[in-house]
Amino acid sequence: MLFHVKMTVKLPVDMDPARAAQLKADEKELAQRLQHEGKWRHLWRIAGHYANYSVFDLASVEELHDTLMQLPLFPYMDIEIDGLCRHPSSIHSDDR
Ligand SMILES: O=C(O)CC1=CCC(=O)O1
Repeated sequence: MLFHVKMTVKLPVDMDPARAAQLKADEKELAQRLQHEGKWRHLWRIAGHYANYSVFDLASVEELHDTLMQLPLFPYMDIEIDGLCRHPSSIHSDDR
């Protein structure tokens, strides 16, 4: 199942910079692992915002929920999710 996810990061302005840097490093490590596993298909910065558009390819809504909750930055994110399905006019035979 494909999910389009918008993540907007809102770190507290008074967060210790070292803590923020560690959270970002941990987030990057997990994000790159999930990309290597083919679960996090796309990760795009939204220009001008501390936010991203992502596409996840996961087995279920439950797996999406569990994956998002594992993210180190999860407590500091606003998350919006849309489920994706094939468009009848798409010329692509797979879902890439
Ligand atoms: O910077 C972001 O948009 C949040 C984020 C998601 C994966 C990552 O490494 O950072």
